[in-house]
Amino acid sequence: MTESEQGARTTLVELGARVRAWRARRGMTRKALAADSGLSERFLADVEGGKGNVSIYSLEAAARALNISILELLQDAPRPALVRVQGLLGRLDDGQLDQAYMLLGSTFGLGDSLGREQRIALIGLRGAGKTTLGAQLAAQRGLAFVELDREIEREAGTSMNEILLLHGQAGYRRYERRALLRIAEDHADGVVMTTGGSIVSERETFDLLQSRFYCVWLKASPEEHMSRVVAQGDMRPFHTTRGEDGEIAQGAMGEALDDLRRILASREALYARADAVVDTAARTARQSLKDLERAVPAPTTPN
Ligand SMILES: Nc1ncnc2c1ncn2[C@@H]1O[C@H](COP(=O)(O)OP(=O)(O)OP(=O)(O)O)[C@@H](O)[C@H]1O
Ligand SMILES: O=C(O)C1=C[C@@H](O)[C@@H](O)[C@H](O)C1
Ligand SMILES: [Mg+2]
Repeated sequence: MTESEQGARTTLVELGARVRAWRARRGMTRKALAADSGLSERFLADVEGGKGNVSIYSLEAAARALNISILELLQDAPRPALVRVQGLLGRLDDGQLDQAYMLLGSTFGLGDSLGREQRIALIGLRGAGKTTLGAQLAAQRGLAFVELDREIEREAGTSMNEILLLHGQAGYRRYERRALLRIAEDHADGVVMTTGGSIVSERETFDLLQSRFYCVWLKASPEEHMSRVVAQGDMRPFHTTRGEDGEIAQGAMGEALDDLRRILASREALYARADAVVDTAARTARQSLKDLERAVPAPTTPN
């Protein structure tokens, strides 16, 4: 007998024992189980004796008649409490599952929230200084520095504009989710990551971000955000009217600033859910780097 044949034989014997045990627990005769499952008594006797192959269909029929899941028939020792928790988790949507995973992980000291304090994510509106300060913090700590938007593009194999064009917001969020999970996994020992300004607006994504990363909100005054963005020459996502020459039209700057204020106001409560806040207003980049160092958990010393 080959090793895999031997393994299958053991599985069938164990399965038979489990069917018998569950039947006894339920107080069902073999005849009753046959009637309820539509399987023959003879077949059930073979199953319980660990003989013959069992199809998924008949396993499902037996499990259903015993009022348990097929998994419980296959699991080593049925753990009623585990099955109860699985039943509860099965009723949650994906975002709630991420939350439950995080809660269970942090409550019992398990899971992916481990090492979270060494994975730093910078959040905030454009011009906050995420790239400038993030790269410097990473260099100081000898950690990798990644920009989530670039990682999303890598995940999708195309540019941000194309992702939105081809896959829409929902597709973009899917790639973002994958990128977040990959970065957290690839940098279990620590990383500094920047994020796009709108990441906080999608609850499931923000929950996922917070479950794996220590989030710092970099903020500035609306005027400073605006002047830093203007200096970089790219006004997204703030509304600006451009003239035929492509230049920002007269008076459009006020319009863009109003837009920025609206966006900031609508996100402020969300950004404030971060683990720490660093206000870069009226500070030099050098001063803000020091503020950021103080705001994040101390680096862990390697063993
Ligand atoms: N206190 C400060 N902290 C950080 N950056 C500052 C500060 N004061 C001025 N700056 C300047 O503001 C700009 C911030 O731009 P940066 O690209 O780092 O922002 P960002 O948050 O990454 O924006 P985006 O969302 O567009 O990627 C830089 O040119 C930086 O030199
Ligand atoms: O704050 C925002 O809504 C955005 C910020 C940029 O980083 C880009 O991600 C995009 O232009 C949207
Ligand atoms: Mg940036």
